[in-house]
Amino acid sequence: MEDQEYFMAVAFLAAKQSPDTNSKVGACIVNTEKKIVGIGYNRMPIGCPAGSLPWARDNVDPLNNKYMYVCHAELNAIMNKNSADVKGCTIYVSLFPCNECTKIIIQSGIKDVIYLSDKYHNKTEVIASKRMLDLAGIPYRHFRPSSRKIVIDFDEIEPGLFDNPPADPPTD
Ligand SMILES: O=c1ccn([C@H]2C[C@H](O)[C@@H](COP(=O)(O)O)O2)c(=O)[nH]1
Ligand SMILES: [Zn+2]
Repeated sequence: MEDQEYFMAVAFLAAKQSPDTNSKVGACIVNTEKKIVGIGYNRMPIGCPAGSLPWARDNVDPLNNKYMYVCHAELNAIMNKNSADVKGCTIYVSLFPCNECTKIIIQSGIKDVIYLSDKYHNKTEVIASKRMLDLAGIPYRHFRPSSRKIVIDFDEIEPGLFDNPPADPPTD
């Protein structure tokens, strides 16, 4: 697997964890040594119990929509970083970053954005993102995967493991 495909696949794997049923978004930050330094997906803030905040999109009252509350994948990836900072890093994102994420990306020193979906390219948030990235001299590149699917096969490393699971160790 190519490096870019691997890092985008990590972003997509993270996205699968998102509780958002409409748009699951993942982000993976990679440093210049090709090491992953942060991963995130869109979710409600830590400590807010599941179900306590709305996942609606178009309620007339904005307080009843998810947008007021959800922490975006890019924000979480940066907050989850396991390095001192993310200066000079590349961020792989499953969806083009919104304007708020773009501000954080720029301010954190990330130098490259690689995205897959640009489904909201007509939205003002994304148009503003591109404007800021252009001004800041941060390139954004569309990633085209070489295949539609990457299969994770838990049986691959030790074929048959799931057919004959090892016995549990004695408890005494
Ligand atoms: O930069 C972004 C933009 C959006 N997200 C998240 C926020 C929401 O959970 C979804 C978008 O929901 P829609 O139902 O598609 O409007 O995506 C993000 O993580 N990063
Ligand atoms: Zn965002």
